[in-house]
Amino acid sequence: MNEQQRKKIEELSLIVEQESYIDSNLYANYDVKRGLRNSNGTGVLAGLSKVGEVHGYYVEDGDVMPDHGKLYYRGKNVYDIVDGFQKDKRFGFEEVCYLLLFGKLPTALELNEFSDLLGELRELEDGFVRGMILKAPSTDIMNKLARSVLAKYSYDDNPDDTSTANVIRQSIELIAQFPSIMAYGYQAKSHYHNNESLFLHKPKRELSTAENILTMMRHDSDYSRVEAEILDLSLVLHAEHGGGNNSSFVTRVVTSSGSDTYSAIAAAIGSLKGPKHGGANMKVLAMMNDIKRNVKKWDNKEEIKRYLTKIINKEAFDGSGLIYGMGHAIYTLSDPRAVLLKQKAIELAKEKDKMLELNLYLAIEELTPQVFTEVKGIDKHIAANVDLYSGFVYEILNIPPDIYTPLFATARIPGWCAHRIEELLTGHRIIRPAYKSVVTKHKYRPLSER
Ligand SMILES: CC(=O)SCCNC(=O)CCNC(=O)[C@H](O)C(C)(C)COP(=O)(O)OP(=O)(O)OC[C@H]1O[C@@H](n2cnc3c(N)ncnc32)[C@H](O)[C@@H]1OP(=O)(O)O
Ligand SMILES: O=C([O-])CC(=O)C(=O)O
Repeated sequence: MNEQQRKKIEELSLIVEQESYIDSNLYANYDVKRGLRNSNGTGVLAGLSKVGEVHGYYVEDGDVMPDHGKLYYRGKNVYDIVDGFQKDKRFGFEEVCYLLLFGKLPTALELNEFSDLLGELRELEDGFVRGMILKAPSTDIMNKLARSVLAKYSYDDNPDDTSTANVIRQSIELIAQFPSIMAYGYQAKSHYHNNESLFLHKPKRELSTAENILTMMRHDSDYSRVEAEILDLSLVLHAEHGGGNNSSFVTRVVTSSGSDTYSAIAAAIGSLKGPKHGGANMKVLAMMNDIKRNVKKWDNKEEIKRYLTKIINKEAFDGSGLIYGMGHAIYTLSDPRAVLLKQKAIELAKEKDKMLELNLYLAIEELTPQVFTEVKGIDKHIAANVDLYSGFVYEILNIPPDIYTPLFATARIPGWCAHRIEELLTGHRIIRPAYKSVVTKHKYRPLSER
């Protein structure tokens, strides 16, 4: 685009902004549930689900009472699920995929068969890597994931069939292949955009999802059992979050129109990329780097507080006013996933001598609620969410920041697919809320009279 075209676009965008103005008082006048939230901040009830449950507060006489967060997959507390596979010293992600898709915990035989099936399906179709991944490398791996998912439509000889058997088949294939798509998308970016050597390691049937990711991401394919276990834990914790989170709801919205699996999952990936949703884990890293540059004494809480105040006042970092990794639409006192990841972060920081850095994260978690209340003057509970500590953990595992959000997407595929299937089997209505028109009506004027 040349300078003249750029100027024209600027002029046009001013027109768009002027014409898009809507007085914010009108939202209250028409009782609009902005963001699909009720006036007390709780979500508008949009559906019923047996997939996941997120608990963050109680409602008493219409008032929201804060509580510690709890997360359930198919009615099972995530803490118990984690405890179960950790006690057995086995990986948990495959078990969680089974649980989310089929609604019950697998027996040992069922789990073995399911893990074997994932192993058999991991390799991408002939020509997919060359034709779809390497051909148009993207600087953004989420964009690559979305495009690859859409491209899978062309490799499926029955893409539009929404029968349960067909959608389950597509779901299992996506779960199995996502680690490869992510790893190859990353390798293509490193090679074509960062001028590094190109490594394309094949997935290994006998390995778990977490092990496959590490083996395909690393040039030497080397990883330790502890590293794979930590990554597996993170995958488990990101796998599902109820029907109302932005990307699962998007999955349900697209599904409700009768569209195909690839279109629904590509839309969900687009949603997850947003910095207020899954993209927050990459934003946390950028924000932490900014804080580390601008706060001289990382152990000086007053100095940290001053900088956080600047961020919330939109005077520092990205100007959004957000402290990423903090706050949640449902959780108030704590996010159970952040609690577990924080534990891991503390263990790793001690082991790898990174306590100074970890203490900065801990200070941000402690100070943000105070700063938030001081600046905003509103009584809203704001705690660390899943994205605050995940990046810190990945950094210690030497996982490149480019795939922080793609890892989230890889983990969330089973959750999205379970919601898609549930929507297909139980929704039976196209999701179609209402928008009140607030534009003044004018007669159409012929071009010659304008
Ligand atoms: C996997 C996940 O999706 S977890 C969430 C990841 N996202 C982040 O970490 C980004 C930072 N956090 C946020 O943006 C928010 O907390 C959200 C989007 C996660 C949830 O927001 P909600 O609880 O719905 O809060 P809501 O949007 O009603 O915000 C109320 C006010 O608090 C502010 N607020 C909420 N969280 C934060 C935060 N972390 N930092 C600064 N201000 C915040 C909002 O900007 C808003 O201010 P305003 O009224 O002046 O516009
Ligand atoms: O529930 C939400 O709004 C966002 C979230 O934490 C998730 O999807 O994991």
